[in-house]
Amino acid sequence: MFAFEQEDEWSVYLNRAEIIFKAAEGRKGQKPLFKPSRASLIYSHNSFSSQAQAQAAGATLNISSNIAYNEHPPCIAPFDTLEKKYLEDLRLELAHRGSYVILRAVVNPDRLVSISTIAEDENGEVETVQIYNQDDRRLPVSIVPEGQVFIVKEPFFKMTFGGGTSIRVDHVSDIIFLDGEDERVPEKWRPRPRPLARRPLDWKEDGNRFYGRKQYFEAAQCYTKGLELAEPYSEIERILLLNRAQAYLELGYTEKALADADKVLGQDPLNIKALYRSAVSCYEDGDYESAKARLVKLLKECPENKDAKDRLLRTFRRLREQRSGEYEFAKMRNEVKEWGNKKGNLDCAEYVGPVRVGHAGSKGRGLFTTRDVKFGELLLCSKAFKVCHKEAEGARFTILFNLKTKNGQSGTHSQLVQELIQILYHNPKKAKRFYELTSGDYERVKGEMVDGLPIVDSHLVMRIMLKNCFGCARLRALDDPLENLFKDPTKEDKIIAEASPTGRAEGSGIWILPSYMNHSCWANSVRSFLGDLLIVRAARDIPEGEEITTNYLQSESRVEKRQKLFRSQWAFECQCTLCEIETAESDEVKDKREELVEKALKFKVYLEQSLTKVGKGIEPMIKLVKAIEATYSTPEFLYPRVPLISPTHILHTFLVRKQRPRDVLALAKGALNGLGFKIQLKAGKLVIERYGYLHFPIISFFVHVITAAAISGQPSTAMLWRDLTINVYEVVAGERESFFDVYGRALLEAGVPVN
Ligand SMILES: C[S@@+](CC[C@H](N)C(=O)[O-])C[C@H]1O[C@@H](n2cnc3c(N)ncnc32)[C@H](O)[C@@H]1O
Repeated sequence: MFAFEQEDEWSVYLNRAEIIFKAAEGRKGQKPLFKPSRASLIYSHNSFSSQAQAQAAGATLNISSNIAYNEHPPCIAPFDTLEKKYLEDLRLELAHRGSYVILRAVVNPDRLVSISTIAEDENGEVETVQIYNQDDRRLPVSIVPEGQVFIVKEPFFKMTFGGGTSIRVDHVSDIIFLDGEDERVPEKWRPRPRPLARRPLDWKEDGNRFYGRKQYFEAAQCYTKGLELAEPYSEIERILLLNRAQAYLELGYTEKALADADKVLGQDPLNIKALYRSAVSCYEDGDYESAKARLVKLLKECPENKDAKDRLLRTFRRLREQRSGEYEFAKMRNEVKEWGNKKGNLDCAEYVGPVRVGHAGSKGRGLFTTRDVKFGELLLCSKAFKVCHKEAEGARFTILFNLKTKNGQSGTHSQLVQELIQILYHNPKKAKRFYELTSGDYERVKGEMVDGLPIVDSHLVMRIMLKNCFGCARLRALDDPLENLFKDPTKEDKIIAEASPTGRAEGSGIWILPSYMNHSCWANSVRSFLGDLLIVRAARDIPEGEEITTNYLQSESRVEKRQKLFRSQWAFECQCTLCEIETAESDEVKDKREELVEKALKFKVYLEQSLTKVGKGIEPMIKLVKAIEATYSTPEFLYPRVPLISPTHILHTFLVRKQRPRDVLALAKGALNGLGFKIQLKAGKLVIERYGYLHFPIISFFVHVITAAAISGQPSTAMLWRDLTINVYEVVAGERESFFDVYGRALLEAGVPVN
């Protein structure tokens, strides 16, 4: 990983990386020309450690070198079948199939994206080792302290960005950390004097000490050691299993926790702690029926157990959410607000509405409705398989760049890959749902387990992540577009916009069922986020059996640009109505439109400056918007005028600020028509007769109509639009409860009641 402060460092970095990777390709299979001495390697490791820490602390943005430039699959061969090699046998840019090296760390490690250390082999040769994708919650020194012996299976030896060499361990299943007692540790590295023999009880006490200090990995490791020595079916075995189950729960290893608790229940079916811990494991995995059964059993034995009663109550609520899709959104939203910059997950269930996965022809699988669905209906409320919010403390915000495809992804993606790998490694049953997601043309290795442990292919995880992840914010509805319009992009924003297909800096996550939705530029559903929930609602009436689509990009740019991104990022060509009609338009029309839109967007600066003066620049802006409209020859209900969204938004915001409500009223209604909406007054209510193009910024068009009607003395019109807007808001924000939170101030100022 490389951190940078200046924008131009970005291209310098990429050019340099490209040169180095090309040079490395040319040296494939060769021995390194130069090997630094042990002393100089250790010296530069130690000085880099302090530099890296300083740099990481001061950096605004990081480029992750988790670059898929050389994908080598993980080792699937059992350890017994591998042949021992030494450092001098390694050749550049190769994964040494059928071999392993055994090494000992000679320094304490440091960490940027990977954990980096210097290790020696039995001949005293030394090499840098970069260990990727270990759990971020652990201190590197607790994973590979000086003196730690470890095996790297099928080591991948490579040139580094700095021009040196290193063994790069991408796959967690390729590294085995050995303790001193392991018979694979060479005799000369065995601890002397030998440690005193220990009893299971000693390990239990050590484990409890670690647990008390919240060092759950270390605690679980101690309990495991104790269990290796404990008599089967003994009391100490039971205690160690129960303690380890609790440590696993803290770590999120729910499957392992359940296995330990169930083992105790196998010997002692009414063990209270085992029943409770197994129920919590089931609850955390969303298996609320099993959680309920276990808690009911527990409460029969122990009716006054408060924890069990509370948990059972929560379980009933989850079961209701799961069945009905009824959530306490206002409460949940407040909870998310209170997270501040802490990590968090909402305590709620997943709702799967009237949807199913089915075949979508050449698009692969897709999501379909199982019955007729009305505008605004909740289709899905999906819990994240894993999400990394950029708002959370410790978020690693990077640009992930693939030098082969020249694709960039800005956000928390590299952190997401690393955290996914840990989940997959420790929860193999849960992992199955993730592995069912598409990975494009990536060739998967055969085999799920080796030496009793799951095989996790980091490159596969990266590919699945890139194809299926959603960019997200914790509370989209807080980003009031009216408020944010005149904020200048920061330097970071500009770099991100240049490097990333969406042009946005975002958190990212994986949601399993929503991943089956295919793209349409004019989608029939809208997705939104609340904490770790992804909410999908119908953006129009959808008949039974129709495919549910989502807009991957929500881009206002022209068809050729969108298609380029679809090809490079997701390997498809979009054939939606919008793309078809726009492709058929002449280049001349599209060039003209693009030019006018660019002009209008630049006008923002001028308008902003003239805000303090008497509303000058406004007439030319109105003319520009009209000129963009005039480039269309197809009716708006066939072809919504998406490139008009931002210019219109700017114009309206300006008009609102200039107190020209009548203009806004007429223009905003016209803009909604331009996006394909047909809104009619029927029996004293406004109804949407035709659904147009819908996503979050469009809400401000509706809000402009409300405020403009109120300011120009039409309170009943304002109220009608207010009620309609709340319904539309629910679709784009996922819930209606926050509407007044976001727009209340603007409405009150215009004199619109907000209850
Ligand atoms: C997130 S997945 C969607 C589910 C996927 N169809 C599957 O079978 O698992 C994204 C992939 O779906 C396909 N896809 C999505 N939208 C498409 C579209 N409009 N046309 C063709 N293929 C599409 C592309 O292969 C893309 O890489």
